[in-house]
Amino acid sequence: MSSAATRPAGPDDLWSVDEHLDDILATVRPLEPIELQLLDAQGCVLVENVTVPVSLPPFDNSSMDGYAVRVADVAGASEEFPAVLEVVGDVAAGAADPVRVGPGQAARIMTGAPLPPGAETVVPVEWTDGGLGEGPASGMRARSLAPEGAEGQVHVYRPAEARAHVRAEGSDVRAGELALEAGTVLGAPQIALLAAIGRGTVRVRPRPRVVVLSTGSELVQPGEELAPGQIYDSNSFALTAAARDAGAIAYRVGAVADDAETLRTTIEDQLIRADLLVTTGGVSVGAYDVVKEALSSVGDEDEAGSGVEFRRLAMQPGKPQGFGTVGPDHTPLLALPGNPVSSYVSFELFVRPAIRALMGLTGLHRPRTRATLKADAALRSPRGRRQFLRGRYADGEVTPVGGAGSHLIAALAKADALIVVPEDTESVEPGGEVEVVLLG
Ligand SMILES: Nc1nc2c(c(=O)[nH]1)N[C@H]1C(S)=C(S)[C@@H](COP(=O)(O)OP(=O)(O)OC[C@H]3O[C@@H](n4cnc5c(N)ncnc54)[C@H](O)[C@@H]3O)O[C@H]1N2
Ligand code: MOO
Repeated sequence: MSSAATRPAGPDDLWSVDEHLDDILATVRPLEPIELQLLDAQGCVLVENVTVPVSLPPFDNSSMDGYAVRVADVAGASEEFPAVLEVVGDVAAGAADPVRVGPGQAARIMTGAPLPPGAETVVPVEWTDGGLGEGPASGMRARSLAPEGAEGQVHVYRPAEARAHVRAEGSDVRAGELALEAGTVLGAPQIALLAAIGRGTVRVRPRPRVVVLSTGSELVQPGEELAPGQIYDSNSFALTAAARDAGAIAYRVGAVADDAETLRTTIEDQLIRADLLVTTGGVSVGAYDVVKEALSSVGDEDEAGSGVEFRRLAMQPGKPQGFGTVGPDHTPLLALPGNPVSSYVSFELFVRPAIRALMGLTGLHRPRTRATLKADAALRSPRGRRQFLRGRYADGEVTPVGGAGSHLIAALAKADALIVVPEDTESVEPGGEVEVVLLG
């Protein structure tokens, strides 16, 4: 971090949402590339140009189950006057040394099997009697039940052009061509191509390892009994899920009690597996808000550039925030407020882009759109704060769900969008236009 030193400081000095985000993104660097197995590279950004080592398909092959024949042998064939050919054998997918097809001959061929030498075209089995002598066939009989299908005679009822139903070598992609460009995000279709050209591993930026830990002595793990005054820890679950959704490998650490020394040692223990740390709670002004206290001296505090700075943002929810780096590797840490909606909204606005920046992605942000406010009453927003209200978006309209309270988890669970009310806007009338962040 941080641009803090260059900012004017004062007791009422609030950071804007954009300044805080810029500070985070100026600090977070894409992770170093590594070689990963294909499936481990899913969702990652490729950092090499991948060229095709062997053409696809690697050899001419049939696109149908049928008979490989010579064009002249089936010219003019019809149901009334079928071409009658001698079946010289089967060519199954994977055949290394397929039988030769001579004049007046046919080889029974399966989809994906190499076009045998001598053959010029393929007639689908439905254009033949399948060797059964009973008129047009609907398919072949299983080899295990009728091995004689690989010999005898076949009646062909239709002619075929040269190379009909033949997938030519290299018709998909040719050896030496660029298969995928550096910068490509590897989804299922790209992984299909890499596998098809025989790549077992690829060089990518890895998924960041994100450690999520919540703080608060009142927190109880879901599934256990609540004692008086206690609540269930929802933040660490929400943010771990959100981190996975953003593309990270996320580790949830059970809630840490409000004790600075415990929190400090817990964070130090977690540094080994963290590319990014996220804490929730303990960042406001209460006597038990220990995150600030603990984070002033995590790891090597003497290292230049280390340290977490706590600041207040001109936003609602999410006013109190901490950001900086900790430990010998200057691991970025975002300290989010404890209120559940505040922590989730903060995650969406700040942690998600940071995760995607670590991955080397270019699209860091959720899509946004303009929408018409569908509501019974005007929305109110405090002057000077950018407000993020929860809403449901459909067909160009957004409907608020729940109120502005940052404890309203049930309303959050119904929302699929954040309604953005800018700093200079104190109310939005029904029918007015607002910006919405689509949560996907
Ligand atoms: N005097 C002031 N009080 C508060 C201010 C302020 O400016 N002056 N800011 C308020 C705002 S805004 C927020 S946001 C919160 C932030 O507080 P902390 O980050 O210190 O969070 P906690 O006090 O630990 O908890 C707040 C709230 O959230 C509940 N919580 C915390 N962690 C979890 C969790 N993992 N799962 C579910 N719920 C959690 C906690 O029980 C509290 O109810 O400060 C305001 N106060
Ligand atoms: O600004 Mo705090 O984050 O509501 O509720």
